Amino acid sequence: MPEIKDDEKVKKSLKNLLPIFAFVLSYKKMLAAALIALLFTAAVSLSLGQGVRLVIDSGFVEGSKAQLANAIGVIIVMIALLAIGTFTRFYLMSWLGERVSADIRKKVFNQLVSLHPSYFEENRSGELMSRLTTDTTLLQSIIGSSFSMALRSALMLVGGLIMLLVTNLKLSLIVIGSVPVVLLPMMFYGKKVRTLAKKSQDSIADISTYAGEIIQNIKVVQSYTHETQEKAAFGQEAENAFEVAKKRIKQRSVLIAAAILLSYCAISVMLWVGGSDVLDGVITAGELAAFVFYAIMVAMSFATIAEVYGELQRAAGSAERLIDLMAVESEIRVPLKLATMDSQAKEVIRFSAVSFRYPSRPDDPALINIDLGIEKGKVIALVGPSGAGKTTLFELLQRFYDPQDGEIRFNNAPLTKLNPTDLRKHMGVVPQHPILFSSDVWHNIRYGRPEATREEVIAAAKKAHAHEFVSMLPDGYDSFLGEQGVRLSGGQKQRIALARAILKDPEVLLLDEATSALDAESEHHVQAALNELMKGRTTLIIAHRLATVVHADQIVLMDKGAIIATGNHNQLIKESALYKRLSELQFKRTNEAIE
Ligand SMILES: Nc1ncnc2c1ncn2[C@@H]1O[C@H](COP(=O)(O)OP(=O)(O)OP(=O)(O)O)[C@@H](O)[C@H]1O
Repeated sequence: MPEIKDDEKVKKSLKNLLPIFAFVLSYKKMLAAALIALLFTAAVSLSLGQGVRLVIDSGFVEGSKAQLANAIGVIIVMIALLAIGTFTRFYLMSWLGERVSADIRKKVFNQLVSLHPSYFEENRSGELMSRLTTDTTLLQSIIGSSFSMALRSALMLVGGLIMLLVTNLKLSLIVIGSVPVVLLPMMFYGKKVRTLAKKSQDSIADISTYAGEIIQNIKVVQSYTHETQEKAAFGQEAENAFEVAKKRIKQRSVLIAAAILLSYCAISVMLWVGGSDVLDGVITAGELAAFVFYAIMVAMSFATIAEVYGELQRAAGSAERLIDLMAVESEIRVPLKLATMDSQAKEVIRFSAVSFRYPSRPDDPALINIDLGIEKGKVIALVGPSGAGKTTLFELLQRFYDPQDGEIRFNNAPLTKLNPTDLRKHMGVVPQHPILFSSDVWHNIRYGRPEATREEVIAAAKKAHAHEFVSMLPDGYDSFLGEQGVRLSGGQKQRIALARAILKDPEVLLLDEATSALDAESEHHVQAALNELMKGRTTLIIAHRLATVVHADQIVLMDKGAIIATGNHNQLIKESALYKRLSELQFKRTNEAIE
């Protein structure tokens, strides 16, 4: 029974390619032209056999040079037609492959950037990247070449078989009888080779993963002086890959030798029988030559289909993964009927009895029964030990997650009744570790408002106290930041992030203060930039510094997901033992500096 199961699986998996053809159908004219070219080249290839017959029968056998020249002329015309047809088919099919894979890539990327963040916690980014690159590339080669190869070979196979039967029935039966003798052992061996090829690919992938990790963490490797161990471990991986490859090339060599031996034996038998018939005058030499031509064509088509079939199966796997990914719906839904925000609302933000558990940790509440109202223009400092839920509060406010209980309102509109994109336009976030993209300063600051003019970018940079150091960079605002670019200090990165937020000019500012100590000058600049940004703006700060806390209108003390006290600094020092302890520990450094 297992074979049947396998068969079912294969049938089912090839079906997965169908949705991909829906993408191809967007280009009906191109597809039709490609198919016409395909039919045309198959027909010309098939009639070449008749050309061969003509050359031999009219040229050689009749001994006429003029006839030979004529026959060769016919062949040249056919070959020219074949070349034109092949050019058209190859160009159009490859064009379709590239076009459709670009469309799929775009669709998958568009889907990815709009998915809810928890999707990315459940799915590793490496895997998603490979869907975007490897899977789409495989589909591109399927549509662009394998599919057309399969179609062409199928046409040639059927056409070739018909021509064989028409040309000579007896010889055809010999050929058809010898096909299983030649192909069965090859298919059996071919399967083994394919399994080993997959193993070989996997071990190469292991090697590159290993090398990638080491290169990425080279400083850790070197500072722990682990070079020797890493070299040995990598060497071992490389040797393993070689061992697998050795087995594979041995099997492949046997396969090639067997293919040559068996197919030439079959051809010899055919030539022997056919040659005898020519000698007996039953068939002409041209017929025999045409026959051999068709026999080779049929064999090659069969081999191509067998090879391409494996590829189609692999592509079906890719298609399934891509279609699954495109079908994922964001858990953060845009409601059909949107609520309208009331810009006059006294409270910009209101949490009412909000409780939340992260989807990946359903038994562990991250926020418990949060009630909090934030009035327009006020500065609210969130403080509390690590893991208290401060960042989670920011995430819910931006509607990266929806709480399981309670309700959050923004300008009096429930968050679940707002389009997250509209909501987020009202907020500016400055994270603790600012994210810079590997692009220039312009792009990085303009991330806050892409349509901003150069003057506006520079004005924002000035307000963020970033202009001075940016102007000193080797290429000024054109300097590349981020992964491959100029290295910026923590304080400088913060100021770029602040400039970005200043440019966005949001209604509400969500600020996660940097915990790492900045030097006095950097601290001064960042603080000045912050003051600029917070001016007259509703601000929520995850506070780590005393200066921030004492200037806040209200301090919200959180612990283990709950709000345990609110008030100003002096009130909380008196009323909350936790706050007193925290301020002694957390703000000690700045405390000492202020005192
Ligand atoms: N994406 C996530 N998935 C599951 N649990 C999470 C996730 N993010 C945070 N948590 C958990 O939720 C709780 C609250 O975390 P949160 O990041 O809000 O704390 P925090 O007060 O901001 O802490 P810190 O000051 O250290 O940043 C913690 O127990 C944390 O482990």
